[in-house]
Amino acid sequence: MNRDCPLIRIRDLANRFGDHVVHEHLDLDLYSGEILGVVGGSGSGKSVLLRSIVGLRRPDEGSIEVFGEDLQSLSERRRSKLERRFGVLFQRGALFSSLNLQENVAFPMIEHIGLARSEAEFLARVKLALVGLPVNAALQTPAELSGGMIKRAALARALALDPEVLFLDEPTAGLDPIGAADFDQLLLTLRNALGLSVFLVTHDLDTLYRTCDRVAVLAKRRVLVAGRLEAVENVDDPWVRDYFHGPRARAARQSPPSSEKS
Ligand SMILES: Nc1ncnc2c1ncn2[C@@H]1O[C@H](COP(=O)(O)OP(=O)(O)OP(=O)(O)O)[C@@H](O)[C@H]1O
Repeated sequence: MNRDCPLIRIRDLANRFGDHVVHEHLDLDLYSGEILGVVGGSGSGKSVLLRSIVGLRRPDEGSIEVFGEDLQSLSERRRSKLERRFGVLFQRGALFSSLNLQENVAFPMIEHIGLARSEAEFLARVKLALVGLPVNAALQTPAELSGGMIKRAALARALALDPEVLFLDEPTAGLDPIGAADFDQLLLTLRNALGLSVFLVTHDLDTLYRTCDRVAVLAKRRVLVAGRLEAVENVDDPWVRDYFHGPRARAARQSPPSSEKS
């Protein structure tokens, strides 16, 4: 992890929906090469934060600098070019149900970089193999797949444009513990092999302990604390205490760390 200069630097961010204030004075950094886990109670604004960074929501106040550039001050063209350096896996996978997997993964390559269909589908099959899907999955539609396979396919699509930063919104939600552990391992392998930086929204304590270099806790409309797990879990706050010191956290802490964690 390179801590000299953050890849993403968020300062004084505010997000509101009418008079519902979701974020206020929120600061957060994402460093190159790290897996940052973002946790917080339901409705604390994890997804809204992710959407603000990837350009799907314009924040009401504050700045989001990405690769040293302030997102709000960029032209539409420059901004969308920069956003192509992001890969996003949404909570429900968001694959096109009428397309097979290779068409799903090829879609951004055709749409954003103008690759010919045959080239894009060839590369899509490479991405599908990279996330561990069998060759015959390429021609299957999302409805024919298990939940774990859909997550992998959605990950392959997030990797379609060779992003530098990967945003994952609850990638292990709905997976059984073995499927979730496999996904965590895949995430570590890809981060290490491709040099990715990862913004990981999750409720999954096992995933946090297995994969994350740092954790940010969202509470009280801001990032209450961000740091290494050992430091964060000892912060004196009721939510932090309940989350990190309940029986599930104790079990997660005792599970052996992956050999690939940096
Ligand atoms: N488009 C919207 N319009 C109005 N309110 C919204 C909108 N999107 C999000 N919100 C509200 O913002 C708050 C934060 O939502 P968000 O989805 O970011 O929470 P979260 O921390 O990701 O929750 P969860 O863990 O349950 O997924 C919620 O109260 C939600 O109702």
